[in-house]
Amino acid sequence: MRAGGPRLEAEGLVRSFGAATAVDGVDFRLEPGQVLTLFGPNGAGKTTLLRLLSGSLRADGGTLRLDGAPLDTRSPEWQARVGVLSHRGFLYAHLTARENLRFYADLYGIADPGPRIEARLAAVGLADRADDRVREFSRGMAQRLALARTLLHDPDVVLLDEPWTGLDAHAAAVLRETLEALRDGHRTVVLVTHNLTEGLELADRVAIQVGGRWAVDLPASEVDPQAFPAFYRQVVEGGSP
Ligand SMILES: Nc1ncnc2c1ncn2[C@@H]1O[C@H](COP(=O)(O)OP(=O)(O)OP(=O)(O)O)[C@@H](O)[C@H]1O
Repeated sequence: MRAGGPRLEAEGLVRSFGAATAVDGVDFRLEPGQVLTLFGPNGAGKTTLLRLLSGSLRADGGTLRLDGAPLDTRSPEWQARVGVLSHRGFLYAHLTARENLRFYADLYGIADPGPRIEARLAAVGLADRADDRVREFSRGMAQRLALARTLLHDPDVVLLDEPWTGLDAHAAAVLRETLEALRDGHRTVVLVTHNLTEGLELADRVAIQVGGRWAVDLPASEVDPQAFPAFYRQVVEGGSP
């Protein structure tokens, strides 16, 4: 892994579904090792933007660059570097927790994955459920396993879409510790969340997407946490920040 993590840049990203433009000309520059938290109302196009970054969706226009070079999000090199936690989970219901991680370890070509799998299961508090099938899991347990899967191959770009979904207080605390551990300066992270407090605390940069566009893009150091909920509401309701 390169010291400092990758620099990720977007210019004029656009993606429409029929007549609706979900992502409408997004530009950003995410410095190596930064955590960007992206807020925005339902339907603002945040998930669509993450999907453009992860490669699960193609942009209609615009460019992405990784460390200054054009980024092909479909390339195996990118897929090996990016970890994605999304609503979909990407888990196999008929496999056990351990078998799921084993499957992904094989997919990523991880040598001798056993110890890493056990460590990830323990880190998300699923060591004692490792042999249970995912179809028997609660939503929160599946979310924990999805987090373990996301980080299994030690990605240096991490994309997280509403990672708190379905988590109880203990699991939320585990998630927070996990996300804090990702702030090691070697990873570049995009976190999409509706959780203003947690999202702000973890961020180096803060953006607010409204109607497919970035209405706000600020260093987190310039955001007053006390004033942020009112500021956010004003931005979303269309007032000038
Ligand atoms: N696969 C799709 N087909 C058609 N329309 C889509 C598709 N994915 C997203 N959209 C539309 O694009 C817009 C943005 O959706 P998106 O899921 O990106 O928003 P979001 O900001 O992540 O919302 P939320 O906070 O509710 O998760 C919405 O109008 C949605 O209906």
